[in-house]
Amino acid sequence: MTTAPTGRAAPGPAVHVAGLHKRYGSKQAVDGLDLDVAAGEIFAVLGPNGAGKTTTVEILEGFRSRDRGEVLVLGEDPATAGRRWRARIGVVGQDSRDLSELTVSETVRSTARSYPDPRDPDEVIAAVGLEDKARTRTRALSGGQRRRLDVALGIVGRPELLFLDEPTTGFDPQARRAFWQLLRSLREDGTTILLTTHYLDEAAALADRAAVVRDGRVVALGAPETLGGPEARTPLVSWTEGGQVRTERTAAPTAFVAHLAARLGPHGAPDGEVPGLQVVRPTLEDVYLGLIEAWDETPGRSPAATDHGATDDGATIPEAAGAAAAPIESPTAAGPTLQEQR
Ligand SMILES: Nc1ncnc2c1ncn2[C@@H]1O[C@H](COP(=O)(O)OP(=O)(O)OP(=O)(O)O)[C@@H](O)[C@H]1O
Repeated sequence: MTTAPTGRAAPGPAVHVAGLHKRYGSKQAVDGLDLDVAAGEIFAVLGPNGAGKTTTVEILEGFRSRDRGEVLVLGEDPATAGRRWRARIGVVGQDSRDLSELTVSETVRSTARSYPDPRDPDEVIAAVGLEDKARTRTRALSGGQRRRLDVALGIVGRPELLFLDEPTTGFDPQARRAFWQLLRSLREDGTTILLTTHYLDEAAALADRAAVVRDGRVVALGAPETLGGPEARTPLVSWTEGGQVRTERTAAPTAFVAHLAARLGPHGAPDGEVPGLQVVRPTLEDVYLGLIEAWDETPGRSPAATDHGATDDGATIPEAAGAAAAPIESPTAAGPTLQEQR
C-alpha cells in the first residue's frame, strides 16, 4: 500500500502508563501496570488469558474507565480526550463489528468518510487482501475475512497509533504473513502499533519490543530477542549415550558438540556422528513460558482475586467492540454500554 507519511508523530512516547489499576468487583484485573510505547514502534503485549491485556488496551483506547493510574495516549488522557484525538487512533478490537447488508467496499468507504484524512479505501481493501471480496456483503464473509475487514476499518482513518487486539485470530498462514507485511509497511509510514497476541511467532517476527503481562502487571519487558535475559536463551544440546538421552545447556554449543564427538570417539559416535544429536535454541515461546512459570512460582506473588461474576460499571464509550469507531459523527462520551458487562 502506498501511503503518504503522516508527519504527525508527536514528540515523547505514544503511550505512557504508570501505576494503572482496574478492579471488577473482587477481581483486580490490572494491578499497577507500567508501560511506555515509543512513537513509531511495534509493541506487543503478551500474556495468558485473563492477564489484563484487553482491559489495559481498552483503557488506552478510551473505551473503559480506570480506577487509578496515569495514562497518556498521544499526549492526552483517553478518559477525557475528544473527537480530534479519536481520529488519530485506530482500533481493531477482539470482536468483529456487527455485519450487515453493506458490501466490503461500502463499509470501508462509509468509515473512511468519518475521518478528516482517510486512506484510499480501494488501497486499504487491497492491502488487507479483500480485493476479490470488495462487492461481497459483509455478512457473507468468512471469519478470517471479517478480521481482515476489521483491520481495514482500523487503518482507513490513517491513524498515528493503531491498537490491534489479537488481530490475526482466524487468519490462514498466508494471510498472517501478508498481514505482517502490512504492519511493517505501516510502521515504515510512521504508524505506532500496539498489539496483543497469543502467537509468539507473530511477536517475534514483528515487535520491536514486547511486554509480558501476568496478574495485571508487566513481569518482563524488552526486545523479543532479549526478553528473559541470556540465561533463558541458552541453547540446549541433547544426544543419546549409553542408551539414554542426555541434555546439556550451554552458551557454546559448537565447542560442546566438538568435545562431545571427540569424547565419544569412533565407538560412541560412529562415522563421527553423535547419536540423536540436537541443538535447540529456545524460541520466544519457550522463553515466554519460562517467564510465566517463574512468575507463578515467585514467593509472595499475590494472584488477583477470583471473578465471582463481578461486572464493571464504568465504561466511557460504547463502541468498544469491533473495528474503528467513527470519530467525527460519533459522540466520544456517551450513554450506557454493554461492552464491559461480559
Ligand atoms: N466486564 C468485566 N467484568 C468482570 N470481570 C471482567 C470484565 N472484563 C474482564 N474481566 C476479568 O478481568 C480479568 C482480565 O481480563 P482481560 O480481558 O483484560 O484479560 P486478557 O489478558 O485480555 O485475556 P484474553 O487473553 O483471554 O483476552 C479476567 O479475569 C476477566 O475475567
